[in-house]
Amino acid sequence: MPLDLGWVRALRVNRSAAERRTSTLPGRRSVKNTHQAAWLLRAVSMIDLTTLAGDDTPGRVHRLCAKARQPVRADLLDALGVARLTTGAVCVYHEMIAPALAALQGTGIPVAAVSTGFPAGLSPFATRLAEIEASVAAGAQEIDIVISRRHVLTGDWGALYDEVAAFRAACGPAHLKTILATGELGTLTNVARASLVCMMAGADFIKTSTGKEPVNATLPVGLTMVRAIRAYHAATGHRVGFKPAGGISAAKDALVWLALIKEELGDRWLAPDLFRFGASSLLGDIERQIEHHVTGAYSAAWRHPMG
Ligand SMILES: O=C[C@H](O)COP(=O)(O)O
Repeated sequence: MPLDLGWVRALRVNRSAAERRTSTLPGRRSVKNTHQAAWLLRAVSMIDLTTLAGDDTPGRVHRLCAKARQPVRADLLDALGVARLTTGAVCVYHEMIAPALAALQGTGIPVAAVSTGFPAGLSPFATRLAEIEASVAAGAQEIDIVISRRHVLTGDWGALYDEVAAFRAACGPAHLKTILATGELGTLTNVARASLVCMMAGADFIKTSTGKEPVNATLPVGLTMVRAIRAYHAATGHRVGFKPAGGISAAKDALVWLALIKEELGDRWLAPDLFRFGASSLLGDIERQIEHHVTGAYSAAWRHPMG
């Protein structure tokens, strides 16, 4: 849709209200503890299993893809009556697209590539566009771009809109996820406005963080972004996905994020086409907790955070 500056500037977010609302989430029962194993399996199906390190190798990516194909031990899945489970996607740098595609052949698991000079996004604009085009040509079905934080910090919404619209066009058939790097945007009002501008410019997903900022996915930021998604859906009928990313490594935290989505956006968003966790180290803890459920070793202490 065209940029609606009036709508963008009218948005305001009160940080203490957002903090109050999200502080109650860990004690809520939206994701009921009697069904936690099922919720954890669903969380796995929505993970973008990620490796974004300078020392990534094809071998590491192959091992990551083997986990994406079989994220939870077969005997545990059998015990829970689940025939097949994969992660939502694998997320890598451009140079690792080819090994990821080779390792995922025939699985239907998409490859996502971070792009546009990730994580800072400060390379020349033409280079950033060319990077998207190269990753799409190499077979990435999803492109995780980083926005220029300075456009948000200076309130230049037109520049942000034009940038994301150009990235959208360069993606062609690939899905576009826009990383806001919320830890660098200063205020929740900026997070809400940037979310809205990215959606107006054609983002398929809005994503909190690169995982490289000092502050990554937090619940008040998540609340702000999902409420922007809700408002955008109410006004346009268009559903935009949400991807919290960075520092999410505990199964109990994943359940809190699912509770937030369920309460704010509803069940339709709890599916891989509209929700992903960007995470490099969440799967291990989820698998351990599923094992505890199956073997009955699941502790009362662990249950407590979800009430
Ligand atoms: O997009 C995904 C993030 O880079 C993952 O961050 P993480 O390594 O803190 O899980």
